[in-house]
Amino acid sequence: MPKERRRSLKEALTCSSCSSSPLSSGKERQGHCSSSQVCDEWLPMASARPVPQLTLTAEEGSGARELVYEEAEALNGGAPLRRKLSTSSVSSTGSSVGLEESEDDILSDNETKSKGIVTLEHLGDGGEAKPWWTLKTVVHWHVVASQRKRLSWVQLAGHKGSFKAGEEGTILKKYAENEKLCFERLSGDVLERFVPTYRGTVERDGELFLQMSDLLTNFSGPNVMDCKIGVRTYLEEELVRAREKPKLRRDLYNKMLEVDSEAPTAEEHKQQAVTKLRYMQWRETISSTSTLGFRIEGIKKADGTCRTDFKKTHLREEVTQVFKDFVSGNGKIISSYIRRLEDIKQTLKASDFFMKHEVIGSSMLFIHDHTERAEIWLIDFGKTTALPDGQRLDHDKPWHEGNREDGYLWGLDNLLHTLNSLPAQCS
Ligand SMILES: Nc1ncnc2c1ncn2[C@@H]1O[C@H](COP(=O)(O)OP(=O)(O)OP(=O)(O)O)[C@@H](O)[C@H]1O
Ligand SMILES: O=P(O)(O)O[C@@H]1[C@H](O)[C@H](O)[C@@H](OP(=O)(O)O)[C@H](OP(=O)(O)O)[C@H]1O
Repeated sequence: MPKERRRSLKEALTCSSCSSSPLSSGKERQGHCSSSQVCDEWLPMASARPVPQLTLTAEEGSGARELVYEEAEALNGGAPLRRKLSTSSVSSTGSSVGLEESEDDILSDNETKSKGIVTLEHLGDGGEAKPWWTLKTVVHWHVVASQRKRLSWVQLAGHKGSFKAGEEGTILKKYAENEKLCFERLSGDVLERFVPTYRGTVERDGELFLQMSDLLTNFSGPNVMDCKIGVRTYLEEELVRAREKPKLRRDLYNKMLEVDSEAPTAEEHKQQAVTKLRYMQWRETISSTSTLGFRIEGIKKADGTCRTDFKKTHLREEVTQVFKDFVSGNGKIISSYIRRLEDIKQTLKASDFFMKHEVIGSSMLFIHDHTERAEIWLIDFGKTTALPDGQRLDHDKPWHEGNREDGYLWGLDNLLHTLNSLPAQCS
């Protein structure tokens, strides 16, 4: 999501007076679990009760104190604690002020992308004043017994610190005007049943968030896959901006090098930086975005493994193999996903919202668990933009600058094709 769309209340209040280094990172991305590895932070979604043993890290210089579980519950408004919380979230929050200060400038090469299992900070409710340590501190607990359902959380894409724990069954995503408008417009649209339930905006600790349902809540040890849909990942307006005011970014050059040291041109090597547009277009061509109209961003499996190393997964056969592994060859889950995708496709075609929006950078979140429950949800509307009055999109026509086509339905058809090719292989 572009930074200018992420303006938080805090930023709105502070950015006019703050100063930033042109080399400071625009966003941090969170990575507990990189590439392909076992996420030992993932805890089974079994019914469980936290041990009354919580370490509370106090503000620097203030000394630490320990909280018992009941105290922590009390801080949680008496509600049962349900998430593991971590200091990493605090630092994420701390980074938010700098989010949009230097988006397209040359940035540092901080790792800022989320790569799997995250622990969400549970923020104060913004209402009554809380003791200093409730606002600044973080709680850790361990799950041992089986009385209370506890959910961990998975963030397979997006920016570090974008999400916080919300009320029971909800998450908070950093406020973005554009995404809020989309949720509002989706209200009453036929597509509404495929998107997280939107609960409005909330302010926490001076920051504004969108509150929405946590799609993982009703699953037990979910397998999760994020697929970014569409043939293009940047808005036409970004294209125009990049042409008019090209800006170089060192962090994207470094990300490029990590994947392929020969990808940058001689000129780019010399300046050790690339424009965001160049990076995004390159990403599209090395992944399956250009060829299939969707790409796999990340997968977290119930066995605790997560992978976000799909940048170069672009051949149909490679993508199919990843899907096959994701569903562990389970024909029933594949059939459920196919039915759900067909349903989504028919609904998209009937949707007024879909017809009138350029849908860029949006994902489908695939979720299933050992009960063979399988769902697909539409998420991330940060770059979904209303068309001028009277304009309509087909979503399956080739894109050329000006027509704003996004290839969403083409990507969906390719997804269906991929899933339909599985049962035979999986039998
Ligand atoms: N409502 C939800 N319920 C459960 N998980 C979610 C939900 N929304 C997002 N996620 C998780 O968070 C990840 C990132 O979400 P999203 O794409 O909305 O973030 P973002 O910061 O806008 O990403 P980007 O920067 O790529 O646009 C998803 O891959 C998914 O794992
Ligand atoms: O997946 P990658 O290779 O890590 O690349 C990122 C990805 O394309 C994001 O979609 C994009 O954010 P937006 O969708 O918000 O533009 C981000 O731009 P950013 O670095 O400006 O946040 C890129 O760095």
